[in-house]
Amino acid sequence: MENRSDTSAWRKFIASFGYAFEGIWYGLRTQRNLRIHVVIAGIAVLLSFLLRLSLAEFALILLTIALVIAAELVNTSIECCIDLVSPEHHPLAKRAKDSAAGAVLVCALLAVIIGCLLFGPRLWNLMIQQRVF
Ligand SMILES: Nc1ncnc2c1ncn2[C@@H]1O[C@H](COP(=O)(O)OP(=O)(O)OP(=O)(O)O)[C@@H](O)[C@H]1O
Repeated sequence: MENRSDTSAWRKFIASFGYAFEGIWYGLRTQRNLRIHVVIAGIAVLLSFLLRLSLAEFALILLTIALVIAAELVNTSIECCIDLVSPEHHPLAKRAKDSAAGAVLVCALLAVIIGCLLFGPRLWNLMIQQRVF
């Protein structure tokens, strides 16, 4: 009896990963901004290798990428909830959607600042070495 409930708990645990991936896939299919974030994240990871960022710096880049993508997914979730409970125009629905969008913007701005701080000086040195200027 105990074994059967253990198996069912495992099944639920594994299924929850499936639902989470479904959520990410829905976001990628429907949210243009999320696709843009993913492309920029790919470029940031590539640049991290090319510019030989330290392990701690690379960890910061990964943390920032996760933060922006998670914020975008939460924003998508809030948009879906609002569309469900308030398909009609409502000032509170507007507040909820605008605040969620604001949260994404804050995370994205932080990502830009961290990107500039970590990649900026290295790209600048590289351009000076290559006599771009
Ligand atoms: N039910 C609503 N009531 C009031 N204002 C709304 C409502 N739905 C959307 N809005 C306003 O319109 C803006 C855009 O809403 P929308 O649902 O198109 O989100 P979006 O940010 O364009 O999302 P997506 O990335 O999916 O296109 C919201 O930020 C909000 O200001």
